[in-house]
Amino acid sequence: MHLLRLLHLIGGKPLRKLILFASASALSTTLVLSVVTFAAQQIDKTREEFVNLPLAVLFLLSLIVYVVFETRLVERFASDIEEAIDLLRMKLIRRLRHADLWKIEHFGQSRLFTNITQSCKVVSSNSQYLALTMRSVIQIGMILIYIATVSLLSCILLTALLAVATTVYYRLGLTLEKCQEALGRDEGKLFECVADLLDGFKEQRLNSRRSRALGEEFNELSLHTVSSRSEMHRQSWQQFVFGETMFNLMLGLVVFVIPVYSPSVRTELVKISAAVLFMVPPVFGLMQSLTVLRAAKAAAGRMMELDSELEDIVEPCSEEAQQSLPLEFSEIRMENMVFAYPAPEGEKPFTLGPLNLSVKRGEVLFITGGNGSGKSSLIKLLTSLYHPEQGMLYQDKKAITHSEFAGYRALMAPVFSDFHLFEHLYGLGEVDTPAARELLGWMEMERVVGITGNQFTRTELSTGQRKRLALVAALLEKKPILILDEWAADQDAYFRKKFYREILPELKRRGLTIIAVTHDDRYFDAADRRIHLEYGRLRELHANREDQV
Ligand SMILES: Nc1ncnc2c1ncn2[C@@H]1O[C@H](COP(=O)(O)OP(=O)(O)OP(=O)(O)O)[C@@H](O)[C@H]1O
Repeated sequence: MHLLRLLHLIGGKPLRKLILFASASALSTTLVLSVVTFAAQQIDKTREEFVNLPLAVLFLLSLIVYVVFETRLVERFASDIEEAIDLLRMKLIRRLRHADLWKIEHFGQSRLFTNITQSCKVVSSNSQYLALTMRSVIQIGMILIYIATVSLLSCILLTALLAVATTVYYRLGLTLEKCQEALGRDEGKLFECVADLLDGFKEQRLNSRRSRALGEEFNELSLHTVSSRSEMHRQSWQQFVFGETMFNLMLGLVVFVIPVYSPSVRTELVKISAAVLFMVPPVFGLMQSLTVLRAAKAAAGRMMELDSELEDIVEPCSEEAQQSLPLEFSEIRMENMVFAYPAPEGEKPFTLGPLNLSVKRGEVLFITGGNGSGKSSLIKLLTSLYHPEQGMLYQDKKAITHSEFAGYRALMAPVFSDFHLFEHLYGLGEVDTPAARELLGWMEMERVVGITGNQFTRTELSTGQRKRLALVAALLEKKPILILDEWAADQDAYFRKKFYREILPELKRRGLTIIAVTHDDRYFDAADRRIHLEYGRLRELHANREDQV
C-alpha cells in the first residue's frame, strides 16, 4: 500500500512502533470490556452492595493505558507521516530542480503543482486514518477472540457477517469514489469557467454577447455540478445507512439467531451483546477510515508515481558529480549542433542546425531572425538547457560533457523572453549594496524599488520595469556572459536607446560577453557581430548590414 511505502521512506522502525501502540491501545479496550462484563456478572451473582474495588482499579488502569497509547499512537503516526511526506516532497523538489528543461516543458505544470502541493495536503490530513484502521482492525480481532472464548459459534457467525458487511461497504465506497471523481471533473470545468471570466474580465465587460454566453455556460456547468453533488450525497448516505443496518443486524444475530442454534449460550448473551456494542467504535472507525484512506492512498500513489517519473527526467549527471570549469575562457563554441522539435505524424519537424557558432570573450553578439526562426531555441542550446541530437558545446578546447553542464552554465546570467523575476535574489548571498544601488539607478528604477536584505522591495510593476529588475538581478550575479532574449522589446523608445547606446557599451567596457536576441534593426550597429537565423539555419552578417560575409 502506498501509504505504508511512504512510511518506509523513513525506515521500517516507525511501522513496528505503530503496530505496538495500536495493539496496546486495542488490548486495553478489550480489557475494559472484560472487566465491565465480569463486574456486571459478579454483581448479578453475588448481589453485593459495595463496589468491587480491585475490579474498579483494574477498569481505571485499563482506561488510562488506553488513553496513553491511543494518544501516543495518533501523535506518533502524525509526526512519522509528516516526516515521510517532507522527505518525499524534498526529493521531488530536488529532482525537479535537476530536471531536463525540454522534458519538464512537456510534463504538464498543473500536474506537477497539484502533486507537490495538493497531494501532500491530502495525504497529510487523511493519513491519521491509517492509525485508526490499524487500531480498529486489531481491536475488532481482539473482541472477536474474546467472543470466541465465550461462544465459538457466535464468533464464527459474527466474523462472517462482519466480513460480508465490510466487503459490501467497501464496494459502496468504490461507487461513492466514482461519484466524487465525476464531481471533481465537473467542478474543475466550473472553476475553469470562473478562471476564464477573471482572466478575460476586460474582454467580457466590453462584449455583452460574450458575457451572456459565458454566463449561460456557467449556468449549465453549475447545474451539472449540482446533480453530481446530489448523487454523491445520496451514495454517501446510502453507505452510512448500510453500515448502521449491518451493525443492528449483528445485535439481532446475537439475540435472535444464536440462541436457536446454541441454547447453552443463552446465559452468556449479555456478555456477547456487550462485546458487540464494544465493537461499535472500531467498526465505524474502520468503515469511516476505509473511505478516507482511499483518497490518501490515491494521493500517496500519485506522489510516488511522480517521484519515479521525475527520476526519468532528471539530467543524467547528479549535482555531486558536477565538475567546475575555469571562469576564464577565450571562447564558447557550438560545433555541428542539430536539434529537432518533434512534429505531428506526416509533418516536417522544425530543425535547428547544423549550428556552428563561436562567441569570443568580451564580444557583443546579436542574434536576429523572423518569428519562429529558432532564436530562443538556439539560446537554450547555447546555454546547454536543451540537448542536441548531434554536435557539442565547447569552452575553448574543452568539450562540455554532462558532468560539466553546471560549471559551463555558471558562466552565464540570462534574462529570457519569458523571464521570471524572483523577488528574492536567491544564490547571491550578501548583496553588494553599492553595486545594486548603482544598477537600480542605471535602470532608472531607484525611485520605484529598492533592495533590502537580498530581496526587491516590490515586484508588482509594469512588464518593462520588471525586465529592468531582471537585468539588475542578472548583473548582480557578476557572471562573465550576459544572455538577453528580446530584452529591449518592452522598453520605451527613450530607454531602448539608452540600453543600446549606453548600457551595452558600458557592459562591454566592463568586460562582459553579451549575447542578445533582438529585432531592433535601428541598433544593430551596437553589436560587434550579428548572426541571422532563417528556418533554423544560421548566417553570419556584418553587424549593421544584411549581406552575408
Ligand atoms: N515546444 C515546442 N514544440 C514543438 N515545436 C516548437 C516548440 N517550441 C518552438 N517550436 C518550433 O520551433 C521554432 C522556433 O521557435 P523559437 O521559439 O526558437 O523561435 P524564435 O525565433 O525565438 O521566435 P520569436 O521571435 O517568435 O520568439 C518555431 O517555429 C516553432 O514551430
